[in-house]
Formats: sequence, structure tokens, C-alpha cells
Amino acid sequence: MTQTTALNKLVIIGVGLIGGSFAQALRSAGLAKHIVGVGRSQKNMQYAIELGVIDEIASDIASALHHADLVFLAMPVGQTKRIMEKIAPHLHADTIVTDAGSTKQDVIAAARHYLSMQSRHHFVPGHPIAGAEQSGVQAAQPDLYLNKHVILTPLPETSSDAIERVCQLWQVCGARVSLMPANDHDQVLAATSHLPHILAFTLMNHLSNTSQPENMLRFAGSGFRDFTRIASSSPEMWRDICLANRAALLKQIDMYQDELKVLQVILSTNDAEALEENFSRARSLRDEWLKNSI
Ligand SMILES: NC(=O)c1ccc[n+]([C@@H]2O[C@H](COP(=O)([O-])OP(=O)(O)OC[C@H]3O[C@@H](n4cnc5c(N)ncnc54)[C@H](O)[C@@H]3O)[C@@H](O)[C@H]2O)c1
Ligand SMILES: O=C(O)C(=O)C[C@]1(C(=O)O)C=C[C@@H](O)C=C1
Repeated sequence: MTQTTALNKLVIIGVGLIGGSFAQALRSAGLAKHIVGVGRSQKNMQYAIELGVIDEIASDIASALHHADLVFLAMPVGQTKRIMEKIAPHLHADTIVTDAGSTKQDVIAAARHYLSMQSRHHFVPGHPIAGAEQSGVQAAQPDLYLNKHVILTPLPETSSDAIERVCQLWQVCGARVSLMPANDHDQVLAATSHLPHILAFTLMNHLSNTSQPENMLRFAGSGFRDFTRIASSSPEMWRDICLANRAALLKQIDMYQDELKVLQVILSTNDAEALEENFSRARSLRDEWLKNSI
């Protein structure tokens, strides 16, 4: 790998789990000399300073972006349009902008609408497939991206230099970078990330509709804990993701319902052989995935 030069000024917009972890990873690699945070809540930003995640709280967007080498967008995807509109007039010609949004086509649509062609040359849409159910800067950790995938979905006009730079920075964080068309990204993530979150939230809501959920939950074991961990995730973040990727997610929900219906028939006909075959198929695919995952 070629030597990665340090960023003189890194601007993080949305200093939470994802933005804070990126800042910490680059700082610990000695690659971020000065980190400016742009936030929504003053309390959270003050906390980010105390934790040493950022060096400065931006007083306004123009001064935050002045001579910025890289801007990392890490707020919920529902905020993307607002932020793109705010940053667009202040971006320097060579400032690279990248993001961590869990959906990509909506982020790209916002970039096309608000960013100039010059800025889009330096815009690299991205998504780390790493995270947690906790949110906020207090949950940030420098090794969050270690051995995790990062998907970049560049625009046709994104310069190869900008892609290379962002790619190198993620590699410094310990991640493995892949490139993918944004539409493919959104289809794939609807199945492997957005649907599972919907299922976990729905299971909790389903139990809350039973007569005495607390009695039932008292005896829930580790299987239930594993399955529902992600139902503790940020409702705001997941509201935005699900709305942004609505079409792909609705398709996945339909297919999942069909799969449940198959299981209903198997159970109602007391078909032991079909039930075991159904579970074996699922186990094989998961075992295979585990063997090959990083
Ligand atoms: N949590 C995950 O597992 C995960 C993984 C990969 C990508 N992502 C994506 O990364 C982004 C951030 O997720 P997170 O988990 O770090 O969330 P988070 O809640 O921990 O952090 C988001 C931060 O953005 C701030 N914010 C909200 N609106 C803002 C605005 N208008 N201007 C400036 N700051 C604003 C919030 O105050 C918060 O501090 C989201 O787009 C999410 O889809 C999340
Ligand atoms: O580990 C978790 O808690 C996550 O939800 C991480 C997770 C995922 O679904 O895998 C969540 C959203 C992202 O955009 C990327 C990663």
C-alpha cells in the first residue's frame, strides 16, 4: 500500500458512533491533524471534545469547511439534503466529501441536486458495514472498522484520485473496501441489514401486544437476546433508512412473508421431513456465510 498522507483538517458532520469512530481511527493512525465537529446538540459536541474525539466545535459551516481536506457526513440519512444544501456553497475546489449513510441512492440523488459538478468530482459515497445498536459519540471506538467491509458507490464523475484517497483512509481504519453500483448496494443491504432490523423491531412490538409481555420476557434466553439486539438501535436512524430504501425493503418484506407462509403450511400439515429440510437449508447457508465472512 502506498504511504497515506495525513489530513490537515478533517470535518465530521454528525459526531456519533460512526463519525466519532472514524475520527478516532484516523487520529490514532496519526492521519488527522485537526478534527472539527459539526453537530446538532451542543451537549453532545462538548462531550466529543471532552472525549478527545474532536479538537474543535464548528461555530458555523463556512469556517468549518475553510481549507478542509475531507468532510465526513455521518448524520442520519434523512438529514442529507439539508446538510448538502448547507455545505455546497462553502466547499473548496479540492475538498473531498464522503459519507457513511446506510443507503446510497438517496444520498447520491441529494448530491446530484445540491453539489456542483466540481464538488461531485470529489464526492465519494460510502458505507461502512460496521456498527452497533448503541449510538452517540460515547459509543465510538477506534477499532470499529477493523476487519469490516466498506462499500463505496462512486458517481461516474467522481475522480479516481478522490476514490483512491477515501479508499486508503478506510484501509488505514482496518477496513476492506469494495466498489459497487448504488442500486445494487441498496438491494443487497435491504436484505441483509434493513429487513433484519425490521424483523427485530417487529418481534418486540409483537410481544408488547401480548397480554403480559413482562412475564413472557422474564424467561427470554440468549437466543432471544441475540435475535433482538438490533431492536435497541436508534429509531431515528432506522426511520430514515427504511424510508430512504422503501421500495427495496417492501420487496424484501413481501418475500419474507412468502417464506413464512411456506413454514405455516409445513407446520399445519405436520410435515416433519419438510420442516427439517427447511431448517437444514437455512443452517447450511449460515454456516457457509460464517466460514467465508471476514
Ligand atoms: N449505527 C450503525 O450501525 C451504522 C453503521 C453504518 C452506517 N451508519 C450510518 O451512519 C450515520 C450515523 O449513524 P450513527 O450510528 O453514528 O448515529 P448516531 O446517532 O450515533 O450519530 C449521528 C449524529 O448526527 C448528529 N446529527 C443529526 N442531525 C444532524 C445535523 N442536521 N447536523 C449535524 N449533526 C446531526 C446527531 O446529533 C448524532 O450525534 C447514519 O447515516 C447511519 O445510517 C450507521
Ligand atoms: O451491528 C449492528 O448493530 C448493526 O446494525 C450494524 C449494521 C448492520 O445492519 O449490520 C447496521 C446498519 C449499517 O448501515 C451497517 C451495519
